[in-house]
Amino acid sequence: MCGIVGLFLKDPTLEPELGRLTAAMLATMSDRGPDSAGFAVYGTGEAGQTKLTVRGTSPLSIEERAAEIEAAFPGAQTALHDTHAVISVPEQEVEALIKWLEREAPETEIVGRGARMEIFKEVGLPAQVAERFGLASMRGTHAIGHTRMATESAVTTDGAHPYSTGKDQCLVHNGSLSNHNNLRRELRREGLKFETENDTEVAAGYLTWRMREGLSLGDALKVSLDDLDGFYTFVVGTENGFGVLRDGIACKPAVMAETDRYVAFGSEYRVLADLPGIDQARIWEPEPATVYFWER
Ligand SMILES: NC(=O)CC[C@H](N)C(=O)O
Repeated sequence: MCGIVGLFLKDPTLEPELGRLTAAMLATMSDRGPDSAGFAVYGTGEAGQTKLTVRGTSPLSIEERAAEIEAAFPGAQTALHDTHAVISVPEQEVEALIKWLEREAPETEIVGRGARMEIFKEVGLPAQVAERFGLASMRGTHAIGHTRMATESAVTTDGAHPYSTGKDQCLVHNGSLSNHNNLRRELRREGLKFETENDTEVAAGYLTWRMREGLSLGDALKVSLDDLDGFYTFVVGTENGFGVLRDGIACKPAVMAETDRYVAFGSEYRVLADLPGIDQARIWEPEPATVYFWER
């Protein structure tokens, strides 16, 4: 199981609606993934600023950390969302902030980093997770969401998707990988760090590593077809793009819709049923072993 939803807007007039539409899509996928849920939203960015999404252990602890960060980094602005804080800092201060978090706030986890991407994830029913973070009122150009029914690792917040694969990049996964233990060992030798026993975290690390070696995201996804064993539908986000890849057998359900206003992805058709103008959309099942990518 596991449910994936994705919405990539072409029409800027829909941007204020992004969170509301995504929250409804995510709630529709509750029965495919009642364990935990998460989403990445690509909202506004400011030139020269980087956003870190930092997860704390409770709303109170992250609020205290946010106040300390604002005191230690006068250029930082923080926005609190339940257990997460989005911290926007001038690019030249990012590395110092990361070191500060490692040293002063070891209980925190950086779940995402980029100019526009914010990532939120927690254990719980998808509608409750969306509500806690205030997804319905978020605006942006695209969003990717996931509802998890754990197969490969415990039901923890670290095991929830999306996983970040690099700046402004994230991955969600429906399926299970059979060679993730070997791959994790190899990637650790290449210097990558993993927090969980989760297979999707390994897929994210694999893509990060391939891109570090110089491949584009599209090419990294293509070669993943040779290196990742098992079943998977991946949906990936980048600062300006949105991609989909299914393994060569493609037994996990997936459906896509495209109109002049958006491209949408759902693990099942019912995710798409309430989108505006869906009756006029081109609807299709993505082909196996084929990389789909949209950019704006
Ligand atoms: N049911 C799924 O698709 C699970 C995805 C992934 N294997 C996980 O455990 O997180």
